[in-house]
Amino acid sequence: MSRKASDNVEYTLRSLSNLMGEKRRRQADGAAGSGAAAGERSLIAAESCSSLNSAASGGELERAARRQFQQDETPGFVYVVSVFSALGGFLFGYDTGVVSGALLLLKKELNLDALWQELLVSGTVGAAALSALAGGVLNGLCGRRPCILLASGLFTAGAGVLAAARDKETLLGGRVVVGLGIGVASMTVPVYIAEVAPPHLRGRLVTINTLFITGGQFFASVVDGLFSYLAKDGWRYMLGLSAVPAVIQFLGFLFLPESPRWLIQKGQTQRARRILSQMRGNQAIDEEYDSIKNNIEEEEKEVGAAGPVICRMLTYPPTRRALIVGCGLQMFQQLSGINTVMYYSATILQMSGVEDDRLAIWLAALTAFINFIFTLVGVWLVERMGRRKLTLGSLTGTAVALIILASGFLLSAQVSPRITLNPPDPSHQNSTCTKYSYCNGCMLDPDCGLCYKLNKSSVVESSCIPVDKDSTMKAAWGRCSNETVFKKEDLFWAYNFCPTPYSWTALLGLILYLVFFAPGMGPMPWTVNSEIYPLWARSTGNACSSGVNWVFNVLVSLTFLHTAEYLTYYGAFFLYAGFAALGLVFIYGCLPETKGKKLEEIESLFENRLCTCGSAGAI
Ligand SMILES: O[C@H]1[C@H](O)[C@@H](O)[C@H](O)[C@@H](O)[C@H]1O
Repeated sequence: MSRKASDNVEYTLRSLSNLMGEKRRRQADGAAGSGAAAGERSLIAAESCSSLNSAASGGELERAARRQFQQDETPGFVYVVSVFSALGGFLFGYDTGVVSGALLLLKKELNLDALWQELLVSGTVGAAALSALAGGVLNGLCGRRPCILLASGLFTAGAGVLAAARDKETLLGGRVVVGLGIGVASMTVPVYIAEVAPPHLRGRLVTINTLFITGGQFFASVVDGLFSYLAKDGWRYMLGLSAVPAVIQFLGFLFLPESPRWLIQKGQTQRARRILSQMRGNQAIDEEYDSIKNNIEEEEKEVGAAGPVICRMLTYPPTRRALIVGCGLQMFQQLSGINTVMYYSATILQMSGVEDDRLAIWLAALTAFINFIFTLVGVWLVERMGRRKLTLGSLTGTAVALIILASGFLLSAQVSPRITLNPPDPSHQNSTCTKYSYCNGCMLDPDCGLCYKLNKSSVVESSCIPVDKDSTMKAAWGRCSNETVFKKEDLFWAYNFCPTPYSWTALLGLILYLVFFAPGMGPMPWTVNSEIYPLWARSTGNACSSGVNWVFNVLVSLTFLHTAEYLTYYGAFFLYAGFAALGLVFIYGCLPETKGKKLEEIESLFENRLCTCGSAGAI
């Protein structure tokens, strides 16, 4: 029998014996009171197993299993709870994505220089890194629900401040508040969903959170596109709109329950039982409840409860290994360059011949859409393929796509057109742009762009000119400085790229990158982290790994331009491909398969030496 089929039968048998046990238990409870019920329960379990054995001989087992499966429906409540929590993911995606479009308008209206633009982007990500770390302590002390309420409160407050801001300092304050919300949400939501979900749906439900992140990024790009037509105050709507989902989440969570696992840990067992049965509908909860409770007691005996959690995690080998795997996954997610690729998608698209700037904005929305749709593929695949195969397949494809993307830039650099015209600078400011003889040098200089004409498909009459300070879509002076004029005269302006016949290679690389990254490397680091730590270490483990994600997010985005200057664009993308290859080796060796396992069983996967745990997974 295949492993999958035997897993199914095992699950079916377990649920079947649960259901029979629960029914008889209820009868026994009614007849003999609760003291006798415990003894009765074990008798019944034995009885139901033997009746199952005899049923197995005929086709009865299958019929019974089918009947049981029909009744074993996961109650809609689990989905409602998961979707309300995943609004945190939506806000994470929306608030990190919307800022690029808002900045286009803001920098004109508030005269923002490069430093302030950088502050408004990185302020949020930096605040997210800090609050993800602090979120661990809050989660442990106050529970998941207050943390989600806090995050939605911060999102709402931040959106209000941003929409009403009158100066750049207030804007920065608003962006930091939003960042604090993002950090708390990014570490709490996956943990909360993993703790309420039944084992066979956990991967799928946690992955929905990443689907909401990429959905938020896509929605943000559409909002950016729409409000970019509203030059005055358009940014207020872009930044303020996130208050709507934030308020919905806040109101929803006033009525939604705390994680039953956290409640059991805090000794609030009655409440935990009630919530667990609400989440499991008609299924028996005794087995799950007992296993959570026993697990907590055993862990306390084994690891003790003294000293800071992070120290206990580092000195106890299984949690130390889990932490290395969790943080490694998050680090390699960011080192594969997802945010750079998304951010530079407009440039890559322009390289491939998209000349119109508005069109480029909408095509960037298309990029975000591909990221979103292929995350949906991940939601579909995660319980079929398992986390390990999905992550390995995804990262292999990502590495190959990065090589294609880099080759696109390399080919463009190698056949880089010659600069044939050197018009005198009317501003007499002697920019560096005039010193380049090939487009490649001009492209790598952030202050310059190429103005050219096309004769059939070859570049003619090309000049390297300083870029306009307000818009990278035109030159500071000369033939390409007035967009309507240069379009009428069949002139073209290339900023950040060189027009060559090989530009489509980069476009192909971009599309392949998203198709491979989005189903696996995008969501799996979040999903796996939500499941690999035992309860006592879960908040801290997720806080650390989310912190690593945000720190590497800032590092990669901040260093991209410098990396491109030193290594050129293709060098930067080859570097990311190298990181992706390293990530492959790490994941191949160290990531065990967690699919279908109860959260309480996962710790045992990390009992062997690190990087032998990968062999526990099936590949
Ligand atoms: O999992 C998410 C997702 O892949 C997003 O598209 C990306 O922007 C985030 O950095 C990442 O953590």
